[in-house]
Amino acid sequence: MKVLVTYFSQSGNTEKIAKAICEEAAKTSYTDLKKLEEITPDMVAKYDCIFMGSPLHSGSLAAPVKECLSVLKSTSGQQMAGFITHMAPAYPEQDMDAFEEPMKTACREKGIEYRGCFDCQGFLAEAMHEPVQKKLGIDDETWAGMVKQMTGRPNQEDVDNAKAFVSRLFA
Ligand SMILES: Cc1cc2nc3c(=O)[nH]c(=O)nc-3n(C[C@H](O)[C@H](O)[C@H](O)COP(=O)(O)O)c2cc1C
Repeated sequence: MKVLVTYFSQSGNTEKIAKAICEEAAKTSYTDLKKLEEITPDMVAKYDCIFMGSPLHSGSLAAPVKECLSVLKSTSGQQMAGFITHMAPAYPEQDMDAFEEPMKTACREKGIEYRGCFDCQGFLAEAMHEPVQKKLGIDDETWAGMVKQMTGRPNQEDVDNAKAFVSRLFA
């Protein structure tokens, strides 16, 4: 089986999870790790399983990831799983379902089997703290608690959980 782990990442969180997924998948399969900017639909069509990674941007997959999903080729027998990082500690399942929808839709339309999605928290880039705190109207004390809570994420536990997600898929 040929596996592709591809991701969009601006501040390294999704990339960290991508590397963990790649490391785990490589134990059993030929695995390539590529930034989203490096891939083309023709390249993606050559893999049996694709892990597609995205940060959450304004309650949705990042725009370049959605764009990439929309141009994927129909490839029989292919599988896809997602991975998402987000600053919020945890989202209810219902919200996660909505975030995954572009991946599910692309898979439905292109005949790809969708295998589910891993998600974990990722530290919001420092430069975004002030605008996000202001936009969400969060007081300083609550915001300080949120920053403390997301500091260091994704952490080793997140990395281990991402690897466990892969080994479950390949079991
Ligand atoms: C423009 C922008 C919008 C974001 N919107 C959300 C959001 O709606 N919900 C959330 O939990 N995190 C949001 N975040 C935080 C990122 O999803 C989170 O920090 C992620 O781990 C960043 O991944 P990266 O380092 O791979 O880019 C946003 C970050 C940016 C830059």
